Amino acid sequence: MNSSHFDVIVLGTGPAGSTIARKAAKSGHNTAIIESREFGGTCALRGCNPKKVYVNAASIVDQVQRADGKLINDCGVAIDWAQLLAFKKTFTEPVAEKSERSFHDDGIATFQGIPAFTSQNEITVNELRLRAKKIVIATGAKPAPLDIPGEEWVIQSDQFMELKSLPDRVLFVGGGYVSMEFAHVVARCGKSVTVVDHHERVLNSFDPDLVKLLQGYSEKCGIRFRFGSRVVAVEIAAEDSLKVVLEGGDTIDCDLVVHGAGRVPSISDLQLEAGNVKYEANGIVVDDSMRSVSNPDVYAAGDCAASGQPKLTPTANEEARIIAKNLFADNPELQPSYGQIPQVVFTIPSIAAVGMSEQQAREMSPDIDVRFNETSRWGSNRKTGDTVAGFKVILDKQSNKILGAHLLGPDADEMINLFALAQRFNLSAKDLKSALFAFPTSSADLRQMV
Ligand SMILES: Cc1cc2nc3c(=O)[nH]c(=O)nc-3n(C[C@H](O)[C@H](O)[C@H](O)COP(=O)(O)OP(=O)(O)OC[C@H]3O[C@@H](n4cnc5c(N)ncnc54)[C@H](O)[C@@H]3O)c2cc1C
Ligand SMILES: NC(=O)c1ccc[n+]([C@@H]2O[C@H](COP(=O)([O-])OP(=O)(O)OC[C@H]3O[C@@H](n4cnc5c(N)ncnc54)[C@H](O)[C@@H]3O)[C@@H](O)[C@H]2O)c1
Repeated sequence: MNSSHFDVIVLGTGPAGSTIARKAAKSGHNTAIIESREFGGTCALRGCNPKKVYVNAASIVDQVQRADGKLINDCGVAIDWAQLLAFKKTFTEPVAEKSERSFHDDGIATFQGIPAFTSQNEITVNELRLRAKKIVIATGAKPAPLDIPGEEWVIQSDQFMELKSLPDRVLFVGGGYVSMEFAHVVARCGKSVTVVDHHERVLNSFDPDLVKLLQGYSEKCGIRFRFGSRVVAVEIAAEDSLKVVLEGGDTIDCDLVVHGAGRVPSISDLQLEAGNVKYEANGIVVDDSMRSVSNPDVYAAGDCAASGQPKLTPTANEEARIIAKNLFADNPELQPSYGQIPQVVFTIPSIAAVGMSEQQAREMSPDIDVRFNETSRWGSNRKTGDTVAGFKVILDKQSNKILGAHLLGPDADEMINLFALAQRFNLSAKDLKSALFAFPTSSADLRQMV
Protein backbone atom coordinates (compact mmCIF):
# COMPACT_ATOMS: atom_id res chain seq x y z
CA MET A 1 0.00 0.00 0.00
CA ASN A 2 1.42 3.40 -1.02
CA SER A 3 1.76 5.96 1.72
CA SER A 4 1.88 9.79 1.66
CA HIS A 5 2.30 12.45 4.33
CA PHE A 6 0.37 15.71 4.52
CA ASP A 7 0.02 18.59 6.95
CA VAL A 8 -3.75 18.32 6.69
CA ILE A 9 -6.26 15.99 5.06
CA VAL A 10 -9.80 17.29 4.59
CA LEU A 11 -12.72 14.91 4.06
CA GLY A 12 -15.54 16.39 1.95
CA THR A 13 -15.58 19.16 -0.68
CA GLY A 14 -18.69 21.14 0.39
CA PRO A 15 -18.56 24.73 1.64
CA ALA A 16 -16.85 23.63 4.88
CA GLY A 17 -14.23 21.27 3.42
CA SER A 18 -13.30 23.42 0.41
CA THR A 19 -12.87 26.56 2.51
CA ILE A 20 -10.58 24.82 4.99
CA ALA A 21 -8.49 23.07 2.31
CA ARG A 22 -8.02 26.26 0.30
CA LYS A 23 -7.08 28.36 3.34
CA ALA A 24 -4.66 25.68 4.59
CA ALA A 25 -2.99 25.38 1.18
CA LYS A 26 -2.78 29.16 0.77
CA SER A 27 -1.01 29.41 4.10
CA GLY A 28 1.67 27.05 2.82
CA HIS A 29 0.46 23.73 4.26
CA ASN A 30 0.73 20.49 2.33
CA THR A 31 -2.99 19.70 1.88
CA ALA A 32 -5.08 16.82 0.55
CA ILE A 33 -8.84 16.64 0.07
CA ILE A 34 -10.93 13.47 -0.32
CA GLU A 35 -14.44 13.37 -1.80
CA SER A 36 -16.66 10.30 -2.05
CA ARG A 37 -18.93 11.72 -4.81
CA GLU A 38 -18.45 14.54 -7.36
CA PHE A 39 -16.34 17.46 -6.17
CA GLY A 40 -18.32 20.52 -5.04
CA GLY A 41 -20.59 19.51 -2.13
CA THR A 42 -24.32 19.58 -1.47
CA CYS A 43 -24.95 23.32 -1.54
CA ALA A 44 -23.61 23.85 -5.06
CA LEU A 45 -24.57 20.51 -6.63
CA ARG A 46 -27.69 19.25 -4.86
CA GLY A 47 -28.87 21.91 -2.40
CA CYS A 48 -29.16 25.69 -2.03
CA ASN A 49 -28.11 26.82 -5.51
CA PRO A 50 -29.97 24.40 -7.83
CA LYS A 51 -32.98 24.50 -5.50
CA LYS A 52 -33.19 28.28 -5.93
CA VAL A 53 -33.42 27.85 -9.72
CA TYR A 54 -36.58 25.75 -9.29
CA VAL A 55 -37.96 28.17 -6.71
CA ASN A 56 -37.30 31.15 -9.01
CA ALA A 57 -39.26 29.49 -11.81
CA ALA A 58 -42.16 28.76 -9.47
CA SER A 59 -42.03 32.34 -8.12
CA ILE A 60 -42.58 33.71 -11.61
CA VAL A 61 -45.66 31.53 -12.07
CA ASP A 62 -46.89 32.56 -8.63
CA GLN A 63 -46.35 36.25 -9.36
CA VAL A 64 -48.28 36.02 -12.61
CA GLN A 65 -51.11 34.01 -11.07
CA ARG A 66 -51.68 36.39 -8.17
CA ALA A 67 -51.33 39.49 -10.35
CA ASP A 68 -53.86 38.12 -12.86
CA GLY A 69 -56.72 40.56 -13.45
CA LYS A 70 -55.03 43.24 -11.36
CA LEU A 71 -51.57 44.01 -12.72
CA ILE A 72 -51.70 41.87 -15.86
CA ASN A 73 -53.81 39.36 -17.71
CA ASP A 74 -52.39 35.87 -17.35
CA CYS A 75 -52.23 34.63 -20.92
CA GLY A 76 -50.99 31.26 -19.79
CA VAL A 77 -47.66 30.97 -18.09
CA ALA A 78 -46.27 27.52 -17.36
CA ILE A 79 -43.12 25.77 -16.24
CA ASP A 80 -41.47 23.63 -18.90
CA TRP A 81 -39.84 21.07 -16.60
CA ALA A 82 -37.35 19.75 -19.18
CA GLN A 83 -36.21 23.27 -20.02
CA LEU A 84 -35.91 24.12 -16.34
CA LEU A 85 -33.81 21.00 -15.73
CA ALA A 86 -31.54 21.98 -18.60
CA PHE A 87 -31.14 25.51 -17.19
CA LYS A 88 -30.47 24.13 -13.70
CA LYS A 89 -27.71 21.98 -15.16
CA THR A 90 -25.93 25.07 -16.49
CA PHE A 91 -25.26 25.85 -12.83
CA THR A 92 -24.49 22.36 -11.53
CA GLU A 93 -22.71 20.60 -14.38
CA PRO A 94 -19.57 22.78 -14.42
CA VAL A 95 -19.16 22.55 -10.62
CA ALA A 96 -17.29 19.24 -10.23
CA GLU A 97 -14.64 19.91 -12.84
CA LYS A 98 -14.18 23.56 -11.86
CA SER A 99 -13.94 22.66 -8.21
CA GLU A 100 -11.34 19.89 -8.76
CA ARG A 101 -9.33 22.11 -11.10
CA SER A 102 -9.27 24.94 -8.59
CA PHE A 103 -8.03 22.56 -5.86
CA HIS A 104 -5.16 21.59 -8.18
CA ASP A 105 -4.47 25.26 -8.96
CA ASP A 106 -4.15 25.85 -5.22
CA GLY A 107 -1.69 22.94 -4.93
CA ILE A 108 -4.16 20.64 -3.11
CA ALA A 109 -3.88 16.88 -3.74
CA THR A 110 -7.31 15.44 -4.60
CA PHE A 111 -8.65 11.93 -4.09
CA GLN A 112 -12.03 10.50 -5.04
CA GLY A 113 -13.10 7.51 -3.00
CA ILE A 114 -14.41 6.47 0.37
CA PRO A 115 -11.95 7.28 3.14
CA ALA A 116 -11.63 5.37 6.41
CA PHE A 117 -9.59 6.05 9.53
CA THR A 118 -7.00 3.41 10.33
CA SER A 119 -5.47 5.28 13.28
CA GLN A 120 -5.52 8.71 14.95
CA ASN A 121 -3.57 10.38 12.10
CA GLU A 122 -4.05 7.98 9.23
CA ILE A 123 -6.69 7.52 6.56
CA THR A 124 -6.91 4.97 3.78
CA VAL A 125 -8.59 5.69 0.46
CA ASN A 126 -8.47 3.63 -2.72
CA GLU A 127 -5.81 1.33 -1.19
CA LEU A 128 -3.62 4.35 -0.38
CA ARG A 129 -2.40 5.09 3.11
CA LEU A 130 -2.41 8.85 3.85
CA ARG A 131 -0.97 10.30 7.05
CA ALA A 132 -1.50 13.86 8.29
CA LYS A 133 -0.71 16.07 11.26
CA LYS A 134 -4.35 17.20 11.21
CA ILE A 135 -7.52 15.71 9.75
CA VAL A 136 -10.72 17.68 9.17
CA ILE A 137 -14.05 15.91 8.77
CA ALA A 138 -16.50 17.93 6.64
CA THR A 139 -18.57 15.17 5.08
CA GLY A 140 -21.96 16.88 5.41
CA ALA A 141 -25.27 15.10 5.83
CA LYS A 142 -27.51 12.67 3.96
CA PRO A 143 -31.23 11.84 4.11
CA ALA A 144 -32.10 9.96 7.31
CA PRO A 145 -33.05 6.33 6.67
CA LEU A 146 -36.84 5.97 6.81
CA ASP A 147 -36.59 2.30 7.82
CA ILE A 148 -39.96 1.48 6.29
CA PRO A 149 -41.03 -1.21 3.84
CA GLY A 150 -40.90 0.19 0.30
CA GLU A 151 -38.22 2.78 1.14
CA GLU A 152 -36.61 1.94 -2.22
CA TRP A 153 -39.55 3.67 -3.95
CA VAL A 154 -38.88 6.96 -2.18
CA ILE A 155 -36.63 9.39 -4.05
CA GLN A 156 -34.32 11.91 -2.37
CA SER A 157 -34.06 15.67 -2.95
CA ASP A 158 -31.06 15.32 -5.29
CA GLN A 159 -33.02 12.86 -7.46
CA PHE A 160 -36.01 15.23 -7.40
CA MET A 161 -33.81 17.92 -8.96
CA GLU A 162 -32.75 15.47 -11.70
CA LEU A 163 -36.28 14.34 -12.68
CA LYS A 164 -36.77 14.46 -16.46
CA SER A 165 -40.47 15.11 -16.03
CA LEU A 166 -42.77 15.77 -13.12
CA PRO A 167 -45.54 13.23 -12.54
CA ASP A 168 -49.11 14.28 -11.77
CA ARG A 169 -49.33 13.35 -8.08
CA VAL A 170 -46.39 13.97 -5.75
CA LEU A 171 -46.24 13.16 -2.03
CA PHE A 172 -43.60 14.47 0.34
CA VAL A 173 -42.67 12.54 3.48
CA GLY A 174 -42.08 15.14 6.22
CA GLY A 175 -43.06 18.79 6.39
CA GLY A 176 -39.65 20.43 6.86
CA TYR A 177 -37.51 22.66 4.66
CA VAL A 178 -37.04 20.26 1.74
CA SER A 179 -40.69 19.24 1.43
CA MET A 180 -42.16 22.70 1.82
CA GLU A 181 -39.81 24.32 -0.70
CA PHE A 182 -40.37 21.64 -3.33
CA ALA A 183 -44.11 21.30 -2.58
CA HIS A 184 -44.46 24.99 -3.50
CA VAL A 185 -42.60 24.33 -6.76
CA VAL A 186 -44.76 21.31 -7.60
CA ALA A 187 -47.96 23.26 -6.87
CA ARG A 188 -46.87 26.03 -9.27
CA CYS A 189 -46.36 23.34 -11.92
CA GLY A 190 -50.07 22.64 -11.61
CA LYS A 191 -49.57 19.14 -10.18
CA SER A 192 -51.25 17.56 -7.20
CA VAL A 193 -49.11 17.66 -4.05
CA THR A 194 -49.50 16.25 -0.56
CA VAL A 195 -47.23 16.81 2.45
CA VAL A 196 -47.39 14.29 5.30
CA ASP A 197 -45.90 15.11 8.70
CA HIS A 198 -46.32 13.38 12.02
CA HIS A 199 -46.46 16.73 13.85
CA GLU A 200 -49.60 18.88 13.86
CA ARG A 201 -48.04 21.46 11.54
CA VAL A 202 -45.19 21.95 9.10
CA LEU A 203 -41.89 23.77 9.77
CA ASN A 204 -41.82 22.99 13.44
CA SER A 205 -38.94 25.31 14.27
CA PHE A 206 -40.63 28.40 12.75
CA ASP A 207 -43.13 30.75 14.39
CA PRO A 208 -46.48 28.91 14.76
CA ASP A 209 -48.61 31.97 13.94
CA LEU A 210 -46.76 32.67 10.71
CA VAL A 211 -46.66 28.97 9.80
CA LYS A 212 -50.45 28.90 10.20
CA LEU A 213 -50.75 31.75 7.69
CA LEU A 214 -48.33 30.01 5.32
CA GLN A 215 -50.20 26.70 5.60
CA GLY A 216 -53.50 28.43 4.76
CA TYR A 217 -51.97 30.10 1.72
CA SER A 218 -50.27 26.83 0.67
CA GLU A 219 -53.67 25.13 0.73
CA LYS A 220 -55.07 27.92 -1.44
CA CYS A 221 -52.23 27.15 -3.88
CA GLY A 222 -53.31 23.51 -3.99
CA ILE A 223 -51.03 21.84 -1.42
CA ARG A 224 -52.78 19.24 0.72
CA PHE A 225 -51.55 18.47 4.22
CA ARG A 226 -51.86 15.37 6.29
CA PHE A 227 -50.80 15.93 9.89
CA GLY A 228 -50.36 13.74 12.92
CA SER A 229 -49.39 10.69 10.93
CA ARG A 230 -46.17 9.00 10.01
CA VAL A 231 -45.56 7.33 6.67
CA VAL A 232 -45.08 3.67 7.59
CA ALA A 233 -44.84 1.99 4.17
CA VAL A 234 -44.77 2.64 0.44
CA GLU A 235 -46.24 0.03 -1.89
CA ILE A 236 -46.42 -0.41 -5.63
CA ALA A 237 -50.03 -0.03 -6.78
CA ALA A 238 -51.68 -0.50 -10.16
CA GLU A 239 -50.16 0.95 -13.34
CA ASP A 240 -46.87 2.03 -11.80
CA SER A 241 -48.49 4.28 -9.25
CA LEU A 242 -47.61 4.14 -5.56
CA LYS A 243 -49.64 3.69 -2.41
CA VAL A 244 -48.37 5.46 0.71
CA VAL A 245 -49.50 3.83 3.93
CA LEU A 246 -49.93 6.03 7.01
CA GLU A 247 -49.94 5.10 10.67
CA GLY A 248 -53.47 3.92 11.44
CA GLY A 249 -53.85 2.31 8.01
CA ASP A 250 -55.04 5.18 5.80
CA THR A 251 -53.48 5.21 2.34
CA ILE A 252 -52.75 7.91 -0.24
CA ASP A 253 -52.28 7.12 -3.93
CA CYS A 254 -49.61 9.03 -5.83
CA ASP A 255 -47.02 8.73 -8.61
CA LEU A 256 -43.92 9.93 -6.79
CA VAL A 257 -42.82 9.91 -3.15
CA VAL A 258 -40.07 12.33 -2.10
CA HIS A 259 -37.99 12.15 1.09
CA GLY A 260 -38.17 15.30 3.19
CA ALA A 261 -37.94 13.60 6.55
CA GLY A 262 -34.69 15.05 7.85
CA ARG A 263 -30.97 14.52 7.34
CA VAL A 264 -28.29 12.80 9.43
CA PRO A 265 -24.50 13.32 9.49
CA SER A 266 -22.69 11.46 6.72
CA ILE A 267 -20.12 9.71 8.94
CA SER A 268 -21.05 6.04 8.93
CA ASP A 269 -18.32 4.97 6.45
CA LEU A 270 -15.44 6.74 8.17
CA GLN A 271 -14.46 4.04 10.73
CA LEU A 272 -14.35 6.76 13.38
CA GLU A 273 -13.56 4.29 16.17
CA ALA A 274 -10.22 3.49 14.51
CA GLY A 275 -9.41 7.22 14.54
CA ASN A 276 -10.50 7.60 18.16
CA VAL A 277 -13.09 10.16 17.01
CA LYS A 278 -16.12 10.37 19.30
CA TYR A 279 -19.49 10.81 17.63
CA GLU A 280 -23.20 10.73 18.44
CA ALA A 281 -26.43 10.77 16.43
CA ASN A 282 -26.00 14.51 15.67
CA GLY A 283 -22.45 14.09 14.40
CA ILE A 284 -18.83 14.37 15.48
CA VAL A 285 -18.60 15.56 19.08
CA VAL A 286 -16.55 18.77 19.09
CA ASP A 287 -15.54 21.38 21.63
CA ASP A 288 -16.22 25.13 21.21
CA SER A 289 -13.29 25.46 18.82
CA MET A 290 -14.64 22.66 16.58
CA ARG A 291 -11.97 20.19 17.71
CA SER A 292 -12.82 16.56 18.34
CA VAL A 293 -13.21 15.96 22.09
CA SER A 294 -11.40 12.62 21.80
CA ASN A 295 -8.71 13.14 19.14
CA PRO A 296 -6.94 16.55 19.35
CA ASP A 297 -5.65 16.25 15.77
CA VAL A 298 -9.16 16.02 14.32
CA TYR A 299 -11.61 18.85 13.67
CA ALA A 300 -15.14 18.72 12.26
CA ALA A 301 -17.21 21.39 10.50
CA GLY A 302 -20.60 21.90 8.90
CA ASP A 303 -23.47 19.44 8.74
CA CYS A 304 -21.44 16.50 10.13
CA ALA A 305 -20.40 18.30 13.34
CA ALA A 306 -22.53 18.15 16.49
CA SER A 307 -22.19 21.91 17.03
CA GLY A 308 -25.80 22.43 18.09
CA GLN A 309 -26.23 25.03 15.33
CA PRO A 310 -28.69 25.01 12.40
CA LYS A 311 -27.28 22.92 9.54
CA LEU A 312 -26.92 25.59 6.89
CA THR A 313 -24.27 26.88 4.51
CA PRO A 314 -23.47 30.05 6.50
CA THR A 315 -22.88 27.86 9.58
CA ALA A 316 -20.54 25.57 7.63
CA ASN A 317 -18.63 28.58 6.27
CA GLU A 318 -18.18 30.16 9.70
CA GLU A 319 -16.98 26.91 11.28
CA ALA A 320 -14.57 26.42 8.37
CA ARG A 321 -13.17 29.93 8.78
CA ILE A 322 -12.40 29.23 12.43
CA ILE A 323 -10.95 25.76 11.89
CA ALA A 324 -8.61 27.12 9.21
CA LYS A 325 -7.28 29.56 11.83
CA ASN A 326 -7.09 26.99 14.62
CA LEU A 327 -5.50 24.13 12.66
CA PHE A 328 -1.87 25.21 13.00
CA ALA A 329 -2.19 27.88 15.69
CA ASP A 330 -0.10 27.60 18.88
CA ASN A 331 -3.24 28.26 20.85
CA PRO A 332 -6.09 26.75 18.80
CA GLU A 333 -8.96 28.17 20.80
CA LEU A 334 -10.80 30.51 18.46
CA GLN A 335 -14.55 29.85 18.38
CA PRO A 336 -17.08 30.40 15.61
CA SER A 337 -18.82 33.72 15.93
CA TYR A 338 -22.29 32.61 14.85
CA GLY A 339 -24.27 35.47 16.31
CA GLN A 340 -27.91 34.85 15.45
CA ILE A 341 -28.10 32.77 12.28
CA PRO A 342 -30.95 33.82 9.95
CA GLN A 343 -32.98 30.90 8.61
CA VAL A 344 -35.15 31.03 5.49
CA VAL A 345 -37.48 28.49 3.96
CA PHE A 346 -37.83 29.36 0.29
CA THR A 347 -41.52 28.65 0.02
CA ILE A 348 -43.50 31.10 -2.12
CA PRO A 349 -43.69 33.44 -0.28
CA SER A 350 -40.74 32.72 1.99
CA ILE A 351 -40.78 32.39 5.76
CA ALA A 352 -37.78 33.51 7.77
CA ALA A 353 -36.52 33.82 11.31
CA VAL A 354 -33.59 35.15 13.29
CA GLY A 355 -33.00 35.11 17.02
CA MET A 356 -35.39 33.93 19.71
CA SER A 357 -38.79 32.41 19.20
CA GLU A 358 -41.68 33.93 21.17
CA GLN A 359 -41.63 30.90 23.49
CA GLN A 360 -37.88 31.18 24.15
CA ALA A 361 -38.23 34.91 24.85
CA ARG A 362 -41.15 34.36 27.25
CA GLU A 363 -39.16 31.69 29.10
CA MET A 364 -36.25 34.13 29.41
CA SER A 365 -38.13 37.23 30.57
CA PRO A 366 -41.66 38.45 31.32
CA ASP A 367 -40.60 41.91 30.20
CA ILE A 368 -40.95 41.52 26.45
CA ASP A 369 -43.03 43.18 23.77
CA VAL A 370 -44.37 40.83 21.08
CA ARG A 371 -45.54 42.56 17.90
CA PHE A 372 -47.49 40.25 15.63
CA ASN A 373 -49.42 41.38 12.60
CA GLU A 374 -50.87 39.87 9.46
CA THR A 375 -49.73 42.28 6.74
CA SER A 376 -51.18 40.83 3.53
CA ARG A 377 -53.12 44.09 3.03
CA TRP A 378 -50.16 46.40 3.61
CA GLY A 379 -49.38 48.42 0.48
CA SER A 380 -46.02 46.79 -0.28
CA ASN A 381 -47.62 43.34 -0.32
CA ARG A 382 -50.94 44.21 -1.97
CA LYS A 383 -49.17 46.07 -4.77
CA THR A 384 -47.79 42.70 -5.91
CA GLY A 385 -51.31 41.41 -6.54
CA ASP A 386 -52.44 39.13 -3.76
CA THR A 387 -50.27 37.25 -1.29
CA VAL A 388 -49.90 36.30 2.33
CA ALA A 389 -47.60 38.17 4.69
CA GLY A 390 -47.03 38.76 8.37
CA PHE A 391 -44.41 39.44 10.99
CA LYS A 392 -43.66 38.83 14.62
CA VAL A 393 -40.96 40.94 16.24
CA ILE A 394 -39.98 40.38 19.85
CA LEU A 395 -38.42 43.29 21.73
CA ASP A 396 -36.85 43.50 25.15
CA LYS A 397 -38.85 46.23 26.92
CA GLN A 398 -35.95 47.41 29.08
CA SER A 399 -33.21 47.67 26.46
CA ASN A 400 -35.43 48.12 23.38
CA LYS A 401 -33.20 45.47 21.69
CA ILE A 402 -34.55 42.97 19.16
CA LEU A 403 -34.69 39.49 20.66
CA GLY A 404 -36.22 37.78 17.65
CA ALA A 405 -37.71 38.56 14.25
CA HIS A 406 -40.03 36.29 12.25
CA LEU A 407 -41.21 37.23 8.78
CA LEU A 408 -43.52 35.82 6.14
CA GLY A 409 -43.99 37.46 2.77
CA PRO A 410 -42.62 38.07 -0.71
CA ASP A 411 -39.40 39.73 0.54
CA ALA A 412 -39.01 37.95 3.88
CA ASP A 413 -35.88 36.17 2.61
CA GLU A 414 -34.10 39.48 2.01
CA MET A 415 -35.56 41.50 4.89
CA ILE A 416 -34.50 38.98 7.53
CA ASN A 417 -30.90 39.99 6.83
CA LEU A 418 -31.67 43.53 8.06
CA PHE A 419 -32.84 42.08 11.37
CA ALA A 420 -29.77 39.81 11.47
CA LEU A 421 -27.58 42.86 10.99
CA ALA A 422 -29.45 44.77 13.70
CA GLN A 423 -28.98 41.86 16.11
CA ARG A 424 -25.33 41.37 15.16
CA PHE A 425 -24.54 45.00 15.90
CA ASN A 426 -26.86 45.27 18.87
CA LEU A 427 -29.09 47.94 17.34
CA SER A 428 -32.25 48.87 19.21
CA ALA A 429 -35.72 49.24 17.73
CA LYS A 430 -35.20 52.99 18.09
CA ASP A 431 -31.98 52.78 16.02
CA LEU A 432 -33.85 50.93 13.28
CA LYS A 433 -36.69 53.43 13.31
CA SER A 434 -34.22 56.27 12.94
CA ALA A 435 -32.81 54.92 9.65
CA LEU A 436 -34.24 56.22 6.39
CA PHE A 437 -35.04 53.38 4.01
CA ALA A 438 -35.69 53.75 0.29
CA PHE A 439 -39.41 53.97 -0.45
CA PRO A 440 -41.51 52.19 -1.63
CA THR A 441 -39.67 49.00 -0.66
CA SER A 442 -40.52 46.12 1.64
CA SER A 443 -37.58 47.09 3.85
CA ALA A 444 -39.26 50.42 4.52
CA ASP A 445 -42.00 48.44 6.34
CA LEU A 446 -39.43 47.48 8.93
CA ARG A 447 -39.91 50.81 10.70
CA GLN A 448 -43.55 49.86 11.36
CA MET A 449 -42.58 46.43 12.67
CA VAL A 450 -40.35 47.54 15.55
C1 LIG B 1 -32.24 20.24 -0.98
C2 LIG B 1 -31.40 21.08 -0.05
C3 LIG B 1 -31.53 22.46 -0.07
C4 LIG B 1 -30.77 23.24 0.79
N1 LIG B 1 -30.95 24.59 0.75
C5 LIG B 1 -30.21 25.39 1.57
C6 LIG B 1 -30.35 26.80 1.52
O1 LIG B 1 -31.15 27.34 0.76
N2 LIG B 1 -29.59 27.55 2.36
C7 LIG B 1 -28.69 26.98 3.24
O2 LIG B 1 -28.01 27.71 3.96
N3 LIG B 1 -28.56 25.63 3.31
C8 LIG B 1 -29.29 24.84 2.50
N4 LIG B 1 -29.13 23.47 2.56
C9 LIG B 1 -28.16 22.92 3.52
C10 LIG B 1 -26.72 23.08 2.97
O3 LIG B 1 -26.63 22.48 1.70
C11 LIG B 1 -25.74 22.44 3.93
O4 LIG B 1 -25.93 22.96 5.22
C12 LIG B 1 -24.30 22.70 3.50
O5 LIG B 1 -24.07 22.16 2.22
C13 LIG B 1 -23.35 22.04 4.51
O6 LIG B 1 -22.03 22.15 4.04
P1 LIG B 1 -20.97 21.02 4.42
O7 LIG B 1 -19.68 21.45 3.79
O8 LIG B 1 -21.00 20.76 5.86
O9 LIG B 1 -21.51 19.68 3.73
P2 LIG B 1 -21.85 19.32 2.23
O10 LIG B 1 -22.09 20.50 1.39
O11 LIG B 1 -22.89 18.27 2.32
O12 LIG B 1 -20.49 18.67 1.70
C14 LIG B 1 -20.04 17.43 2.20
C15 LIG B 1 -19.28 16.73 1.11
O13 LIG B 1 -18.72 15.55 1.68
C16 LIG B 1 -18.94 14.46 0.81
N5 LIG B 1 -18.95 13.22 1.59
C17 LIG B 1 -19.98 12.63 2.23
N6 LIG B 1 -19.57 11.51 2.86
C18 LIG B 1 -18.25 11.41 2.62
C19 LIG B 1 -17.25 10.50 2.99
N7 LIG B 1 -17.53 9.42 3.74
N8 LIG B 1 -15.99 10.71 2.56
C20 LIG B 1 -15.67 11.79 1.79
N9 LIG B 1 -16.58 12.70 1.40
C21 LIG B 1 -17.84 12.51 1.82
C22 LIG B 1 -20.26 14.76 0.14
O14 LIG B 1 -20.38 14.07 -1.09
C23 LIG B 1 -20.17 16.27 -0.05
O15 LIG B 1 -19.56 16.60 -1.27
C24 LIG B 1 -29.86 22.64 1.70
C25 LIG B 1 -29.71 21.25 1.72
C26 LIG B 1 -30.48 20.48 0.85
C27 LIG B 1 -30.32 18.99 0.89
N1 LIG C 1 -33.68 26.79 2.94
C1 LIG C 1 -32.78 26.10 3.62
O1 LIG C 1 -31.93 26.67 4.30
C2 LIG C 1 -32.78 24.59 3.56
C3 LIG C 1 -33.48 23.91 2.58
C4 LIG C 1 -33.47 22.52 2.57
C5 LIG C 1 -32.76 21.83 3.54
N2 LIG C 1 -32.08 22.52 4.49
C6 LIG C 1 -31.32 21.79 5.55
O2 LIG C 1 -31.56 20.40 5.42
C7 LIG C 1 -32.10 19.88 6.64
C8 LIG C 1 -33.01 18.73 6.33
O3 LIG C 1 -34.20 19.19 5.73
P1 LIG C 1 -35.49 18.27 5.73
O4 LIG C 1 -36.60 19.07 5.15
O5 LIG C 1 -35.17 16.95 5.14
O6 LIG C 1 -35.74 17.98 7.26
P2 LIG C 1 -36.39 18.82 8.45
O7 LIG C 1 -35.65 18.38 9.65
O8 LIG C 1 -36.47 20.26 8.13
O9 LIG C 1 -37.89 18.29 8.52
C9 LIG C 1 -38.21 16.93 8.58
C10 LIG C 1 -39.67 16.75 8.92
O10 LIG C 1 -40.04 15.40 8.60
C11 LIG C 1 -40.90 14.91 9.61
N3 LIG C 1 -40.82 13.43 9.55
C12 LIG C 1 -39.74 12.65 9.78
N4 LIG C 1 -40.04 11.35 9.54
C13 LIG C 1 -41.33 11.30 9.13
C14 LIG C 1 -42.20 10.26 8.72
N5 LIG C 1 -41.81 8.98 8.65
N6 LIG C 1 -43.47 10.56 8.37
C15 LIG C 1 -43.89 11.85 8.42
N7 LIG C 1 -43.11 12.89 8.79
C16 LIG C 1 -41.84 12.63 9.14
C17 LIG C 1 -40.40 15.57 10.86
O11 LIG C 1 -41.43 15.65 11.80
C18 LIG C 1 -39.99 16.97 10.37
O12 LIG C 1 -41.07 17.87 10.47
C19 LIG C 1 -32.78 21.09 7.27
O13 LIG C 1 -32.93 20.95 8.64
C20 LIG C 1 -31.81 22.19 6.93
O14 LIG C 1 -30.73 22.14 7.82
C21 LIG C 1 -32.08 23.88 4.52
